[in-house]
Parts: sequence; C-alpha cells; structure tokens
Amino acid sequence: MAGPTAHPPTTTVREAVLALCRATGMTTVFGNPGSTELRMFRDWPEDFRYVLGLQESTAVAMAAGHALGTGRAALVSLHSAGGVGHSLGAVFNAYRDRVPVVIIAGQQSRALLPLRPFLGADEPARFPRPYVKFSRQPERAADVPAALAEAHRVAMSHPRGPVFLSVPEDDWDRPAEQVAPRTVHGGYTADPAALTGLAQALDAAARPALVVGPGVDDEGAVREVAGLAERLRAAVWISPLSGRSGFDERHPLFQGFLPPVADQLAERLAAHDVVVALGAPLFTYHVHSESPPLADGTELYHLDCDPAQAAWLPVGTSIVTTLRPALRTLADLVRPADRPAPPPRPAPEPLPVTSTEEISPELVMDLLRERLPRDTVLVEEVPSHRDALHARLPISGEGRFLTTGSGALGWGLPLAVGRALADGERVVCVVGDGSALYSVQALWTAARHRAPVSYVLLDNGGYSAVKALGHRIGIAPVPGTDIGGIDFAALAGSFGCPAERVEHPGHLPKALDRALALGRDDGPLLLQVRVPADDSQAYEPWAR
Ligand SMILES: O=C(O)C(=O)c1ccccc1
Repeated sequence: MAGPTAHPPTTTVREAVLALCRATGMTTVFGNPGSTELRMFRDWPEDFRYVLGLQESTAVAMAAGHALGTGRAALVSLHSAGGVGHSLGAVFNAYRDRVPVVIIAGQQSRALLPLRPFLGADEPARFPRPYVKFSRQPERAADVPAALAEAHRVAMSHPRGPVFLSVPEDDWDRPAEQVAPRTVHGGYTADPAALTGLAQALDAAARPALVVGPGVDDEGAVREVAGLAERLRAAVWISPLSGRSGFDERHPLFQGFLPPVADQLAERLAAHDVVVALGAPLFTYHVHSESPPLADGTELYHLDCDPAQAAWLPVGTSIVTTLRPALRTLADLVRPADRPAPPPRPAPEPLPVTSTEEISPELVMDLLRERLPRDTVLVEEVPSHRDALHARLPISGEGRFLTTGSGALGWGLPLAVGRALADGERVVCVVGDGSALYSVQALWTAARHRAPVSYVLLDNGGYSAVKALGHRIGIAPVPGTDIGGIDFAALAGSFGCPAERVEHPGHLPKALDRALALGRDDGPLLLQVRVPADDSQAYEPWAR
C-alpha cells in the first residue's frame, strides 16, 4: 500500500493539467483554438465547458468577467504568438485591475523551435510582460502541471492578477505526474503599531475622509469600510477612475467620485485634514496638471495589499495589508466620533422624458435608475457619459459595478458576457459605440451561450471622449474620431443577438422595459440608443 510519501501516479501532461483545473474550479475554458493547442483537446472531457471568443482579447476579457463573478481564477487558452499579441490589451486591464486570469498559450513543438517555425513564439515568456505576475515556458514537458499549479497560486495571491504559461504543442501527450493542490492562506495584516498610529490620527482629525479604491470591492471589504466610515462620521469618496464601486453610493456619507487630474483632486481633498486611501492608488491621473498631489494640511494614509504601490505613491504613509483584517482592527481602535457628519451630496434633477427631441445620456441613466433593481450587476464602458452614469445611477452592493480601471477599451462588452456566464444572473452593460467595436464579436459568444446580458449601447457616432480631450487643449477637429453610421442592431442580429434601435425619447422607456424584463434563460439583447454627438464639451465630467 502506498504510504503518504509515495510519488503521485504518472499520467500525461493533459490529464494532470485537467485534474488540476478541476481541483481549482477552472472547468470553464475561454479561448480561441489553433493548431498549436490541438493536443490539449484530445478526448476533451464532458465536465469542461469551452467558451469560444472570436478574437483573443474577448477571450481574456470574458474570462476576467467570469473570475470577477465567481471569485476564482478563470482559465484562458490562447493561440501561440499572434494570438497572445491580440489578447494583450485585455491582459493589461486584467493586470492593472488585479483580475486572476490563468493563461495557457500554445507554442510550436519543441523539436521545431530551433527552426523558427510558422506560429512559433520567440521568447514566449517575455511577450506578455510586464502585464503578468508570472510568465514561464517550462524547461521540460513534465514540469508543465507543477508550473500551472504555481501560476494559479500566484494569480490568486494578493494583489491578484493574470499569469501566463507557454506550453509547446507536443507536451500534452508526454508523461507527467499529478500535482496535489496546495492551500495558500493569503490574507495578511498590518503592523499593529502602524494601525495604532493611524487610529490616533483619525481620532485627532476634524474632517477625515476615506477614499475607496477598487481594492475594497475586490477584497470583499465593503461592509468593513461602511462600518469604519460610520464610526468616524467620515466623508467617503471613490478614487479616480476606479474600476469598482465599493461603497453604497446612496449612503449619506458618500461625497462622489474624485477627479483624475492632480489640481482638481488636491482641491477636492483640501477640505479634509486626514485622508485614508483604501485599496486605491489615489493619484490615478488621466491628464497632466501642474500641482502638488495634495494641498498643505491634508495628511494621507494609504492601505493596500501591494507593496509596489506602497513604494511608488509620491506622498503619505503607506501600510501594506489586506483590507478586511486591517479595517476590523482599525474600527476597534478608533473612538466613535462626535464630530458633525459632512453634508450629503446634492441629488441631480431628474429629466422629464419629453424635455428633449433627442435622447440625452442623462435621460438614459434616469430611466435605468427607475428600472434597475438595486443589486443589478452593471458593467460600464461609456467614457463620454460616465459622469452622467455616476451622477444618476448610484451603485449599491458588493461586486455590482465593473469597468476598466486601466483604460484599455474593448473590455466591457466581453466582460459582461463572462460575468453573466459566471452565475446566470442578468447583467446590464452600458457601452459606447466606439468601445463596443473593439470587441463586438463577443456578441456572438453571448448569443451562442445565451448569456443573460442586456446591452444599452449609447451611439454618439464617434470617439467622443478623445474629441473632448482634444477640445480641452485646443485641438479640434481631431482626425479619425468620427465613426458614425454603423448599424449596431443589424450587426448584433447577424451575430445571433436580438437587437433594437431606439432613436426617439418617447420610445426609450418601453424599450428599456423589454430589455430589463428578460430573465436568466432569455439570452442577450442589445438596444442601440442614438444619443447626440456633443463635441463641444470639454472632457472634464469631474469638473461639471
Ligand atoms: O484617453 C484616451 O485616449 C482613451 O483611450 C480613453 C480611455 C478611457 C476613457 C477615456 C478615454
């Protein structure tokens, strides 16, 4: 009888990898197959689901949505070299947004590699860097399963993120040993003395603020942040261009969204003497302005699980920690405050349906707010109208708002597919025409798998955010920013996704009713909503 120290049984690389995928909950594979991956699919098991993306960046973004929905890493299979290249915009987002995506990329046969073969990747492990946490092509086929196990553990440890394994196509049939899954307990907590110092600063503060970054939602610390904010009576802001929410935006302590411009950010926070940034890089700027990061008199503390981020922040005291244990300790350390709470931010005026001839983005957001259940998962990629969305469509609840916090467009449309496939809950995705076109073929996957996504595509006929950013610095017109005239409803229909065009404000309420009444089993639907191209506005939603 085998003792506990006996070697695990020998099998093939494929069997060992599939067993590891089962053990780690990665039985949905997002991918786009080619000849360099074929042997992975021999005797493809029935308990695995293959979700085809018609371009590799959609496969990565769908996997990211799945990972965000399940809380587990998601597996992606990419084609060698060029396929990896196609995926990289989405890999960049996954890295910056800390999404655990495990990528297995194809590679040519080991015997062919010295000959620079067709499809072969030179220096495969360098290709996705620096936007992966781990990147390897194992030296020997037999090392592939253990390398994948390590990659998975790296992807899932804080700060989470994508990992990359290049597997030559002749490895899959070779012998290898089964890998026993291991557990890594990855929560770690701050130095108690550092938290005591922070608690003392908060107790002494007159007007403290918490800045909620994407890490709060990512680490499941929303409830802890609300508890601390209430105990402190602190103002709560969301960090610039955060890819998540992380605080109930209807809460009276909520003050709004910080601007991604240094002078405006410093000005917004100047009212506070102690600011605590939670899971937020805080100084995420989109455009340059000559300004110190914070006004004199604003003292910054920063809690984050990423030591690199702690190192590159230009000012403040950083405490490296995962958030939940640190926030619980902090809530015990601070005194309940008797300072007055900050006044709540004013609510925007609702627009009557009949107030305009055209459909304004504000009207779309008002109508969505009236219709969406509070716990709807909302995926956003509508840069020109994000201010209207944030002002009029408050998010409540953990994991309910997803967008790119990094800026590579083409993320939202497929992200919504993966998120919907994670648990079958209907997702609402508000997407711009420009954004949609980077990854529009994900509608085919949505239709194929009947992913419950209601797309509200705001069509302003151009790259409006870029036009407005040009306008801001006196550059108009900007060449290459008009893309109007695309029939998205027909395009979606051709992919098998039902769609409607909405061009008149009076037709919008019923169209939204139809889109939002759909259930888990009704598959996707796309509304192409024509909104005006307002190129005259400077892209400073945060300043309006
Ligand atoms: O600034 C840009 O060019 C850009 O790509 C972008 C991305 C997201 C939001 C707004 C603009």
